[in-house]
Amino acid sequence: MSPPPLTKLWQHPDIANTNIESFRRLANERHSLNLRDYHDIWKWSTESLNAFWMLAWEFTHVKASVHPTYAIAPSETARLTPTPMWFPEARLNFAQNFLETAYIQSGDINSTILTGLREGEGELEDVSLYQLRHRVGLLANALRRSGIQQLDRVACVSSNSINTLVVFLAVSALGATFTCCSPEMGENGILDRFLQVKPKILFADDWIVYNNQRIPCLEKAIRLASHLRQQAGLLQLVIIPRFDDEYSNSPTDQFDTLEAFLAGASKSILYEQLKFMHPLIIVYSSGTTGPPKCLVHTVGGVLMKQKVEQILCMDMNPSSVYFQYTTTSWIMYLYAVSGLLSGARSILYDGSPVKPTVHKFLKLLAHQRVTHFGTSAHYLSLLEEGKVTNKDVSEIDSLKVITSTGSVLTESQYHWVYNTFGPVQLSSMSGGTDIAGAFVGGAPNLPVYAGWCQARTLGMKVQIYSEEGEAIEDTGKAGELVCTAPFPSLPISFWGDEDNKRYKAAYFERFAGVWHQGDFIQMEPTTQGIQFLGRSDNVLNPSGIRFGSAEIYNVLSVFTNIEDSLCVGQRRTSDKDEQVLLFIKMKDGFKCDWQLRERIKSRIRHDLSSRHVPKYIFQTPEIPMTTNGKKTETVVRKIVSGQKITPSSTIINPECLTWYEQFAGLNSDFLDKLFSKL
Ligand SMILES: CC(=O)CC(=O)SCCNC(=O)CCNC(=O)[C@H](O)C(C)(C)COP(=O)(O)OP(=O)(O)OC[C@H]1O[C@@H](n2cnc3c(N)ncnc32)[C@H](O)[C@@H]1OP(=O)(O)O
Repeated sequence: MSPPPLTKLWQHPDIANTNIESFRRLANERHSLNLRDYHDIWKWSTESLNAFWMLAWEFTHVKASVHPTYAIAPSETARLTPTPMWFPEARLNFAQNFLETAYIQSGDINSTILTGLREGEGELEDVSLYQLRHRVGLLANALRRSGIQQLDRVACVSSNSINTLVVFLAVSALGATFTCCSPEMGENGILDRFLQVKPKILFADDWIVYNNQRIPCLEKAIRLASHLRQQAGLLQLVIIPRFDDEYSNSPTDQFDTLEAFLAGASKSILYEQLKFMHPLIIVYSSGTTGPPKCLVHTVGGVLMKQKVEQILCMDMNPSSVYFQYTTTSWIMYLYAVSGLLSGARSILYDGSPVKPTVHKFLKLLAHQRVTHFGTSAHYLSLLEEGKVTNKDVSEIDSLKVITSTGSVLTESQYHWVYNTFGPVQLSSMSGGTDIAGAFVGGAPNLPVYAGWCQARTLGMKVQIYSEEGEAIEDTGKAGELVCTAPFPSLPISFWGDEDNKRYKAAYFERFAGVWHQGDFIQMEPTTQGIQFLGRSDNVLNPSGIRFGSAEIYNVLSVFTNIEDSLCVGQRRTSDKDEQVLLFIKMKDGFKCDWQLRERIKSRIRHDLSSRHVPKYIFQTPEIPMTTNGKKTETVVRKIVSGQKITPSSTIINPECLTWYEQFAGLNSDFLDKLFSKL
């Protein structure tokens, strides 16, 4: 059968004037090459690693006190683990690149480079580069006064606000390591992360603003700090006030306010000059076993990855206005703040993007003259369900690029976006926390075809492997997303992971020495576009929020009547999104009734977050197990998603799998009925 025809939806109206075309011409000139199009640049970028990354360094104006003469030694280009040494000679600072590149690019220290917005309130504050530098300088000096040094960890439980960015930049100016959880995350979820990395100072918001509500979180911050003081050597809690409130607790007893913490500090900034691979940030990812993994990303890795993506893949420049919707827990946070690296104005938004109404939120985009809007497939589907039409977005006439991530953007959504928003570059991108960026995303000098991500990202040697580890991308067949060459934003390690055992097991065991992402994809042989078909591992991903079942099992351990449980994602065919099903096996003589289900849900909401609550909880007679005592999530995930499977001989109780078949391909209404019977 021949493949369905491709529908071309967009092509850049002025390719010659894009950043990527300037880069192509420079590469040809500098290296006597004949790169003709995106595919040639991509091939060169993944085969001539040293030449590509050196040119990217120059083209994106990296600020450094010591510039490198090479990016990677020839002997290091063939391995991904242990992480190869990138730009070993360079000395630089992350905050300095943020605060000075914007100036180099725009030439105006007084123009606005950051805008803070909050749900329901519109514009809160505009900040110029001059003001941002002062705020970062003050905080960096206050941190230094509190004893913070290189490699100390400083944590935030705070929203996507200008204050959070100021903490991030101040910490990185000192060469300390930043880490952050979004404030809606439950206490236990935050402690599972921060108890591992042992921050010396904790900054926390006192209020959350979400869904038309103000939710207090000062008491939560105080409790978190108390645990961290006792168990992880925390020295100080600093509260970031979100409103002009009086505090009922006395600041001196339990916390400092940001104002008190800053009092008397100097504004001048000293940027520590650091190695490229100096730790910058710790981000988290959870799996099917063990505590959350603490991925350590580097100063230079994050910087180069974001610069290449924002300047070359998204064609951003000082006239751009970038608005990436995100929380501070997602890796998209790095994108949201990195607009400054191209001299663009970044908009930091705090709250729900569907409140007070979808239409009011869209008006913000128009009012702010946004040129680059980063969102998710789930959000775009909410707009579609909300019957948003091209009339509703006609005022957003500055828009040039929409990026979508989190989950699969369906072919019909591509059509909907073009019918509604008109001619924009629609980049469906995918990568992750693991690599501080994208494997697959946008290419301004390639067309957009319905249902297909445009291209593999520059510098990322993405291939598709069959079960047997054979490269099959040119055949059009589906297989595992792997990356077979090193890139600068490889994490250096998991924090506290001796001998890198967990790190290696997470990415390099499935295919020896090759990065295995856990996504099932296929490539269109003529356009080299990529389609994501779903997760190939058991990471849960409802509405684009990724987390691991281990976090759910951990919460359930307090319920003494539960013998065991199994948590899997069920893929819906209707919108290619997934819903989380939790199967509970009760101890003899106990039943999983309504009350218990509600208690489980509320405990998960409290310990982790509302976003972790499974859609359905069912009592199961038996959980399939392997001979070495592991629950077989993969098999059940496939069965409930309607796939036919042949149980492997390692499952000790394969007969119990038939019970799970009743959930296959059932729509929500049917599940609701079934659910009410159980
Ligand atoms: C390159 C890469 O590959 C990188 C990545 O993918 S990074 C991951 C990117 N992920 C995404 O972009 C996720 C996309 N999804 C979304 O942004 C959101 O689902 C959405 C904004 C589209 C819709 O949000 P929503 O309407 O709040 O729904 P949802 O997210 O399902 O929230 C679930 C619950 O959490 C609550 N919640 C969410 N955020 C909250 C917050 N900040 N404070 C308090 N409560 C919150 C909601 O109120 C809701 O609670 P109830 O169930 O009690 O009503």
